[in-house]
Amino acid sequence: MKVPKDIEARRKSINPNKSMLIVADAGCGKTEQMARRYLSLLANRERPEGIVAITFTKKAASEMKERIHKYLKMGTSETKPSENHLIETWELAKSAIAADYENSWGIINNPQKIKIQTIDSFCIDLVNNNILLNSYGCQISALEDTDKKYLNAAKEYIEKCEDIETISEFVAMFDNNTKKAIRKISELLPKREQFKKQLEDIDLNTLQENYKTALQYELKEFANSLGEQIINDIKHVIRDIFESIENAAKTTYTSKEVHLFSKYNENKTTTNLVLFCNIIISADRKSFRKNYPSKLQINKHNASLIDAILCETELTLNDAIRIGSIPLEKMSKKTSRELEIITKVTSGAIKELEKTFKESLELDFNEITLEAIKVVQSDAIATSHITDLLIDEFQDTSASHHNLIKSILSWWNKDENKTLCAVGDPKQSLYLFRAASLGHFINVQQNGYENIDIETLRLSVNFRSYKSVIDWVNNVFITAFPKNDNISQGAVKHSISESFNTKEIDSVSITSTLCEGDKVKNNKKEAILVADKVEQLLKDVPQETVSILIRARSFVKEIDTELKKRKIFYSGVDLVKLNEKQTIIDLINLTKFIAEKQDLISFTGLLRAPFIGIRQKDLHLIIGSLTDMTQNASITERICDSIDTLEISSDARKRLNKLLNIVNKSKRTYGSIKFSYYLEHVWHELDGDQFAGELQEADLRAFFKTISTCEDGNTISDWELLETNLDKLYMQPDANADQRVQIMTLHKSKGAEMDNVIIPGFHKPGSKSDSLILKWIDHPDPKIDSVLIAPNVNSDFESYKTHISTSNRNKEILEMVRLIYVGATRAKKRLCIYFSLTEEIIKLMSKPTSTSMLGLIQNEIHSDIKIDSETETYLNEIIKSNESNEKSDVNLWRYELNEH
Ligand SMILES: Nc1ncnc2c1ncn2[C@@H]1O[C@H](COP(=O)(O)OP(=O)(O)OP(=O)(O)O)[C@@H](O)[C@H]1O
Repeated sequence: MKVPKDIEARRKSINPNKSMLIVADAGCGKTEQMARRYLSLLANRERPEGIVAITFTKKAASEMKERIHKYLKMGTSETKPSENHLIETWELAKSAIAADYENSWGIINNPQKIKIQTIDSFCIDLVNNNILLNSYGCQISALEDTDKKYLNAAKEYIEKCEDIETISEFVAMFDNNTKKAIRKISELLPKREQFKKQLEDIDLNTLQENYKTALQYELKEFANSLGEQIINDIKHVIRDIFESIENAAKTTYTSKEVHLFSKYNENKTTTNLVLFCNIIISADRKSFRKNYPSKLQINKHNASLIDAILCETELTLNDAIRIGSIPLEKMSKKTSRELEIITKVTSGAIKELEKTFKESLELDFNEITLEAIKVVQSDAIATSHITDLLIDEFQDTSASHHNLIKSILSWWNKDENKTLCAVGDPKQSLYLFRAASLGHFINVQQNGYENIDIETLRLSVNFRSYKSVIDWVNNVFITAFPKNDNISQGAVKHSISESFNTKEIDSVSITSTLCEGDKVKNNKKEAILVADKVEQLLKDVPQETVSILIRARSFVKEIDTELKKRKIFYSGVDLVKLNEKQTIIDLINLTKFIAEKQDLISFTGLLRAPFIGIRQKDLHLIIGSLTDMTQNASITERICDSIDTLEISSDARKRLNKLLNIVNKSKRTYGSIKFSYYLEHVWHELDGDQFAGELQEADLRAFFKTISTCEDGNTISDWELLETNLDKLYMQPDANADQRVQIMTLHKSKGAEMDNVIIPGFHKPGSKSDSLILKWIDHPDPKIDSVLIAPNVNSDFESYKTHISTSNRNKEILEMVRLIYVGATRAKKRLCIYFSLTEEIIKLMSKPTSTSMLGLIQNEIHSDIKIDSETETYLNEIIKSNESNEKSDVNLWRYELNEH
């Protein structure tokens, strides 16, 4: 029997008496290993309820539950399973079943004894099972409509706050648009746990001190990675530049340069590091490490010293930008004031929100987690029932979750037979937007926990993919991932996986195509190639699954059209936005009309809707008559006034009168109840539901529910909010789809596996960071108990904001590389990557956008790229014309493309 090379670690990982952190690469069977450990614990514990397994999604929890249930059933049989790897699982299950009989648990018929739950439901249980310890003295429940609650809290605070000066200054930041100001504050509320601690008793001096400590920490971490010799060399380079600036006429340098280098201090290593990074990034960014501005007078000696430092440290451009952006001075008065105002208002809104939680006893999950931490910390009794904790997807735990786990462990002592087993793959951490903190994971990996002995085990044998896929992944990610782990940046290096499956086929293909014109965003040609590939795979290997993994949903449209042309009906979740569907567009137009939003364009759209059906000629006459009339009256009033005199067809008049009658009648009946009822009633009366097309009942329910979140009396309270909320809705999946073919986002593909994976749109730039009015960085190291925070309300260049943005952007870029890793490692057999180039990009010889997947791993994959004949011809032409012009500065990667 073939045994995986990491068998020793696998055996250790089921030891019921030891705590461990299992760091396992993709496809190494984490779920299987967790299930085995669970069985092993069952066989050795007195109560199954003491073993608590925590996952991050409901889907993962139910899959794990199902798997354990299946194995326990398998354990009741005396027949050995036929698959080799299940024999050990079967043996463990048999021991668990023996313990079950012995203790009369009846676990197979009482699956509720198997405690596998999401972290959120684990927290609810902690709060609700300890009402004497929680702040509410009773049971609480999870809030469903969180957005509405956030908005109401922000609104309530801003409208009722007695500190008029602060509020007016705050609203003035948004051009006195109160609705916008309210929305901006409400956007911060779901993330409050990440910075709330910093807002308590905000005092700018303390804040400055916190900044200093945190930035010094970051710089020291960087300095420690360099070594003394390099630090010395850096000092010399900086001193020379400083002296040349000192001695030169002041007009030679910009005031920014003079100002920056005036900070030089022989004894301040950290300051000099910041200056050094500024020199590096002052070089032309496209040719990083070359072409320093001549006025900096970097002599040959210093230039080669810099080169040597860069080679030795392997400092990346992104690191240099981040370190170079660390502010060396205090926050400006203007920024401090903005920060003070925003933090005051945010604190007020948070208090208001907490008040509503108390009144309604409905809490959002942030609050539930914080409450669970309080409960756990207040008394050992709250968690004394837990003998063993198993935590899946440990790389996605947030700072609060880590705090919760630490609080539980704080009651444990080393002599007790209690265990923790956390399993995760740091290379698959994808939840920055949900505050996942990879830094905390690395911290546990490096420093463990105080109260328990925890061993780190590594699983490296991949059972999922063919050897050829794994070899490709190893080759690419060994350099695409950072060289070293870094706690504050949440950076992890690659770890080499070994393949269990020795099959090698031509597994990986990377195909580029040339776009027509400049439409790189929606390249039809690429969609055709993708659909052709799917069709071919379905024909060649009909028993295999094919998944198209997309980074953004905006790419689905073209692929969807091409697949449907080939009669391939795929399954997919959360792909097509509801507000792009004509039925919903018509419904939005109807909403605007009956809420009397004076919007002629949407009224025109409404008249064209199939349930109204006014023809083009009549439409012109109707709309023409409206544009001529006074703007003071509403569209309804204007139409009512003019309808009899309009020279439209009798059919159009009949249809228009029907609309007006139904709207007026329904308003009398339903307008006083709820706008969403009124709207729905009008739509039904107009027979709108007869034209719902491909929409399902659930899609329509989602639409009307969203309307109800933004209604106020018989109108809509905030149109912008309605637009934002509607934009979050997706169509329900097609129930009759071919289950072999799927389209899903790369994020959603986590945890899944498919025979063939196609990743299109590799050239597409990543999404922009959000526009929250505060920016912050959380430091995972407990020694730095602070959060850096800065205002983000205007487009000014501001050093603190810039540093935080740069730092966060760096984390996002690291996560984007991890996203590619996740996508690539889903493939069992084949991985097909597609990207597009425009003629314009080739002509300008520009590099692919650095936030595109292509830009992120371009160096690693260029030798695998196949270009189509059209691109090849085009490239050759460009290169020829460049050679004849003797302008041979063609981007290197294109030459290599051509050579291939
Ligand atoms: N011990 C084992 N021997 C053979 N095959 C295994 C073993 N454990 C798991 N597998 C198989 O390997 C594949 C990958 O397993 P699984 O999905 O649990 O990995 P994973 O570590 O959770 O992957 P990822 O992190 O990429 O989602 C599955 O098809 C599973 O059935």
